[in-house]
Amino acid sequence: MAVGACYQTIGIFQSHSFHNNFNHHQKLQNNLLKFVTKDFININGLSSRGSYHPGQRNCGIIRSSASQTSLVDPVSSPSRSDTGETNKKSSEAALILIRHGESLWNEKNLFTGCVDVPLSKKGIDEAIEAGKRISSIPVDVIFTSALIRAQMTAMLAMTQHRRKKVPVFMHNESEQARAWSQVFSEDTKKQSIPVIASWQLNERMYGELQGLDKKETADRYGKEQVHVWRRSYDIPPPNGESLEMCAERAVAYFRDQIEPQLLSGKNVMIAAHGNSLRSIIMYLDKLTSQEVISLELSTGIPMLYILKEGRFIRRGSPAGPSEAGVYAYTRRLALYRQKLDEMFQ
Ligand SMILES: O=C(O)[C@H](O)COP(=O)(O)O
Repeated sequence: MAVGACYQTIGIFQSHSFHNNFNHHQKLQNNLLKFVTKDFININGLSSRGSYHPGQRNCGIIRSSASQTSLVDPVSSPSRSDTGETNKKSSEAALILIRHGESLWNEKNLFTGCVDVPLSKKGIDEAIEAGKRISSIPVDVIFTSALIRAQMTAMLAMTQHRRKKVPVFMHNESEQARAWSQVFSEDTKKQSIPVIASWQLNERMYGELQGLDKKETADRYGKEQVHVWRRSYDIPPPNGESLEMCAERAVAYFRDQIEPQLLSGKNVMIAAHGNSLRSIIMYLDKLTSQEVISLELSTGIPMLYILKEGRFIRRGSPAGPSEAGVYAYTRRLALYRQKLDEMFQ
């Protein structure tokens, strides 16, 4: 997938808001301490269209697997302790979205959907590169789909994380699985990141197109028809899911299981798929069913949102692991990075 093909949300954001901010913050690059003392760095220039307010909605209850394993990371809460806010509920959390790296069927240009195909060599490299970009952003809990390409991406990305916590898959499929995968050391739990895999984040089910060559399908049924199957909002491919149907389960899962984590101050990474993430971005950015048609996500490019004071603010894609602008996004991210520098230099 070409980065350049990205639609307005990702395209404009990366090329406009992010880079404008980056240029601004580049001037501050040599003086991190100076800008970390500010409460929030230059977010006023951002489009408010890219934010979402969860408001008074009932967000549902997180399932026991996530809440039972909730971990307090002393490194991820520096601003609270530094400002004496230890007892206050955190009002800020990072949300990283990442589409899996290139899969072996992306490489062959085959419709994949819910077929469980691993990453290609290029996809492995993309996942590692993505991990470098987010290596100084706090991650307290990881959500992935049930498909190996998203799980590989999340795991490979986390090998690059500077905090060096170990991602640990939660197994709640049965009482026995839960019991047999228990960890009995609090210290070890603190050095772990719970990983929750769920089918609701899977790629849209592509029906009878799964396994077909995309170009050959376009030659056979016509480019327009295939474009409708791939990008219309509410028209499903033969016996498959439309984006609307995919959104029904992916967004419901986000609202019920992921948003409560963010609202409680946990920093979340979601590794998923082109269409499950398109539907979540549609929800976060309040896109219309017309606007979402032109939303394209590249493989292996992480995107950062900040949930602050109940609003999701789209911050774009960290361009590199030492990107000053990334840490200038908020005082808390800057402090987190500073703590990592102190701990792991
Ligand atoms: O399932 C697939 O084939 C891809 O992951 C997404 O395909 P699309 O770009 O055709 O939606």
